[in-house]
Amino acid sequence: MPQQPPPLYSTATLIQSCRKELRQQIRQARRSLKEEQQTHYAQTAAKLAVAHLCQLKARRVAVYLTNDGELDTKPLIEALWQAGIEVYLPRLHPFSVGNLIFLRYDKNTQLQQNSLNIWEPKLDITQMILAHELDVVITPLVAFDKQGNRMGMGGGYYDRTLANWQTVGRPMPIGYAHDCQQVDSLPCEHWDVPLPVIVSPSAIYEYHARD
Ligand SMILES: Nc1nc2c(c(=O)[nH]1)N(C=O)[C@@H](CNc1ccc(C(=O)N[C@@H](CCC(=O)O)C(=O)O)cc1)CN2
Ligand SMILES: Nc1ncnc2c1ncn2[C@@H]1O[C@H](COP(=O)(O)OP(=O)(O)OP(=O)(O)O)[C@@H](O)[C@H]1O
Repeated sequence: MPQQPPPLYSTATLIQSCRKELRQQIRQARRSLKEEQQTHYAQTAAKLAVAHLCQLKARRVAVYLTNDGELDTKPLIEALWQAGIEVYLPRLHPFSVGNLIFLRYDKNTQLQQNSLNIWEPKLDITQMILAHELDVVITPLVAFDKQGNRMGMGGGYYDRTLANWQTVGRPMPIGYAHDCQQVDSLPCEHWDVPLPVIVSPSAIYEYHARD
């Protein structure tokens, strides 16, 4: 009997390249949105998100500063400030690679660009909050699917931040994304944290917890 040749690529390698390709396609799609569309979508999504956050009685909410065609969070931040809800922003951890810290964001906060070219607050320990003290983390994503699975930029930052949220009960992640970022089904890894809620400009999607 002739011996079968070994497979050229492992399943893990194929899934990785599939995730990489999908990331590139969706990032390109959201970057291609016109400025008027971005403005309109940001306002519509902000209204939906704030209504939902008020219903949840959220007092402390982490948001992100928009990058790479992401759904713009400016109107959301303005509306949270108006509603008297405390706003926090992520910052790359100063020495623990792959982790985020969260700092209070108000009109006096000084911002700077980090090594990934994303705006973040300057390090000021007096403004820091622990993740479990936040009620909600508005979570950026590259793609989401019909079960609430999320794929991010590939650094694992939010997966690490949210790893314990279900056992601790907080902070609740709420995905925030354009409708064009939705796909049928995502290849998932064991560390991926599914989202219970995703807000887009057209809808609030709620997903039920799975085992
Ligand atoms: N607005 C926003 N902030 C965020 C995230 C996000 O998705 N969106 N993150 C979510 O986790 C974290 C940052 N994660 C990231 C992971 C990888 C790359 C990245 O590979 N970027 C470039 C290269 C950057 C450079 O060196 O210039 C690339 O696209 O190739 C960017 C962000 C924390 N802050
Ligand atoms: N809870 C965790 N603890 C340790 N490593 C983790 C954890 N979650 C993810 N990682 C690591 O982070 C890397 C990137 O993961 P993945 O591609 O799923 O990131 P992502 O969800 O796209 O990124 P992000 O959360 O930053 O938006 C993987 O190699 C994975 O091993």
